[in-house]
Amino acid sequence: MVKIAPSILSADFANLERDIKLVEEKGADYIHVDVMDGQFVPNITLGANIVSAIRPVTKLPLDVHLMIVEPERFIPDFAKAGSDIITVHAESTVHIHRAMQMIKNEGVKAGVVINPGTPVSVIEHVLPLADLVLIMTVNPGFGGQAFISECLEKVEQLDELRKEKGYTYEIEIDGGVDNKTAKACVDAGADVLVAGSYVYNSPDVGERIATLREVTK
Ligand SMILES: O=C(CO)[C@H](O)[C@H](O)COP(=O)(O)O
Ligand SMILES: [Co+2]
Repeated sequence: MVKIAPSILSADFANLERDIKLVEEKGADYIHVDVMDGQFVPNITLGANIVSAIRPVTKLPLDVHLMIVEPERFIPDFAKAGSDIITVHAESTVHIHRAMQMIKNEGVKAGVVINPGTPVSVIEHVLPLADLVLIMTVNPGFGGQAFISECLEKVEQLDELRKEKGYTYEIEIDGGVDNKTAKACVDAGADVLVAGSYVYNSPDVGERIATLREVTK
């Protein structure tokens, strides 16, 4: 069954505890945390202090998506804050392999992510290190953008590669996931769907999570 990772980017930041507990009760699998620095992407969100603050409010794994320049500078902080998975953009550092080694050395699961314009070949040599590969289906920076379906070809490639080479990473999709796009993601080979605005911009968050499960059955 597909895993659902609601993104708190679309939660009410004045009521983060309430909104995290709500999706946990309604069957979410991960809590997706979008960290933006105003440089790698044109938006600023939150830092390791917020990850520390939300750590005690949920038992769910914290899936921390770093959209920051030179993430190596902050990996120890996000690990100590209680992240379970830390995902770094191949485009954000010239040392993606080192960044992933740093994450693993902290005892945290290491993810690698690529933007819509970046091919799978760029991350080919770090796939043996990856616990998770995240495919962006929007240009990162904001919630509520339209799904870029051409990116699904990369999900198929990653699914093929793990079958061929015996890699163990989960494939996660982030951006524009809703009741209309979720099925194609799972059909392409995705294991985890991030959904921000679709889940949180509704008075019935439980219904949204249930619908994502229903359409991907
Ligand atoms: O990383 C992100 C944006 O950079 C978010 O996780 C993503 O956009 C989720 O929001 P939505 O589901 O509304 O597209
Ligand atoms: Co994200």
